Amino acid sequence: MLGAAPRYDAIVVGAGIQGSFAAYHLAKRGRRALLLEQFPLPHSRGSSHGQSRIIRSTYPQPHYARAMPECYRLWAQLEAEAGVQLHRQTGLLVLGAEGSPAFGACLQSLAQHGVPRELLSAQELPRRFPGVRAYGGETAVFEPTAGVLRADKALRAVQDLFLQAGGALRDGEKVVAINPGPVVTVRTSAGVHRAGSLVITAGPWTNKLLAPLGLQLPLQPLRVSVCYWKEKVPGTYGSAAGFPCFLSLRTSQTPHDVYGLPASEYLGMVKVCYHHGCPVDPDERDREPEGSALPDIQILRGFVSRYLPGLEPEPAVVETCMYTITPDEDFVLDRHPQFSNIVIGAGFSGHGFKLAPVVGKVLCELSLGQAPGCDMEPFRIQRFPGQRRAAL
Ligand SMILES: Cc1cc2nc3c(=O)[nH]c(=O)nc-3n(C[C@H](O)[C@H](O)[C@H](O)COP(=O)(O)OP(=O)(O)OC[C@H]3O[C@@H](n4cnc5c(N)ncnc54)[C@H](O)[C@@H]3O)c2cc1C
Ligand SMILES: O=C(O)[C@@H]1CCCCN1
Repeated sequence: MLGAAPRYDAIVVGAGIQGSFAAYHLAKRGRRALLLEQFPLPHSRGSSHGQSRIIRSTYPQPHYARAMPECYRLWAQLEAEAGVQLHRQTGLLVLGAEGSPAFGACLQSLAQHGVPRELLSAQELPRRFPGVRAYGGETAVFEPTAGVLRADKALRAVQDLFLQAGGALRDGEKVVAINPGPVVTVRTSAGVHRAGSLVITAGPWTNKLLAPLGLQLPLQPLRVSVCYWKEKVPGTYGSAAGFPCFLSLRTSQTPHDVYGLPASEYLGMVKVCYHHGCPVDPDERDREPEGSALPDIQILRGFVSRYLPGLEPEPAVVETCMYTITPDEDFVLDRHPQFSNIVIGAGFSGHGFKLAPVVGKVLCELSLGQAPGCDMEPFRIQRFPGQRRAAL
């Protein structure tokens, strides 16, 4: 088979939300694209499963805030193409200590990007949102245009539209070896595929695929608890009652942000989670972390009892998801330093879902040898000095 013409213009490894969007953009541009997924779809073993994700413009980092108008436009386009409602506007409440740098950066970004917003003092907050108490005297800003993405429906819609645009999707097919070159050869559990370029969007498994390609990135997979808390009075924390998404910025008692979404997945239960988790090997995700109690759940119990007095302070449902975090929590969107037709999209650090339409577009452009229209500096591999390994 040596020298055989590649059947595909591009192969995308990993059918989470990022790989699915990259494949969708490739197929929409008329490219022959193959999307490979190790597990039978749909699955709940990565980072893109579950019913809900927050979409917001409140972003202290300007490179994400700038991308949000295009994200909203592309999500709306996807909804129109798929004929499915994927976005529900609920608003987002951000709680932070007055004068704290993190809260100040959010306010500044909202003002700079002309995002509608409403400032609320600690006293005003419970009048406007009766379920929430500013226990530590925090102030709040409300972003009314933020909301919830229906994550599992969105993932399905992108994959369906990719197939309709002529793409090929093979699930239950794990990539086991990558042979770089002008034509990239990919060996899987079921066969061999060739393409002019390769996009690696393997979530927490990314470094496992990169190791034989002489590259290890500072990506830390984390096992994250997704907790649902029961309302004391049914209906008080639903979006019909005007309860929004919220994001409570880190404090000395909660060293990472706490966030929540109005009740929707389970009747009468609100999703409230800690924006952190335990380091994990993604293939060992279900092994119990060391130590008897999960510190994240302890922190959440305290938060719920202090800030959300209308919820039972014990999680009624706990599920699992994974983050892949980078040291600066910025994404990696770049070409392999040695093989320019291998493109990497990784390290979405627990905030990548809302940005996936633009991430997929950038990965598609990189794999076509084009320069993306946005500033790529925050996403470059070079920002991590000394991460490359001479394993080849
Ligand atoms: C609890 C939780 C809450 C979150 N909340 C938000 C939020 O509110 N808003 C937001 O914007 N984002 C949020 N995120 C982040 C967002 O969900 C992730 O950034 C996003 O899903 C990452 O997608 P991905 O495609 O990179 O990874 P994944 O979904 O993990 O996809 C990678 C895929 O690659 C496949 N794969 C790996 N190795 C191979 C191989 N060798 N061969 C074939 N396939 C392979 C995997 O099976 C997997 O399906 C949250 C994440 C979690 C876990
Ligand atoms: O991306 C988001 O909007 C949320 C913020 C809180 C942590 C989880 N991700």
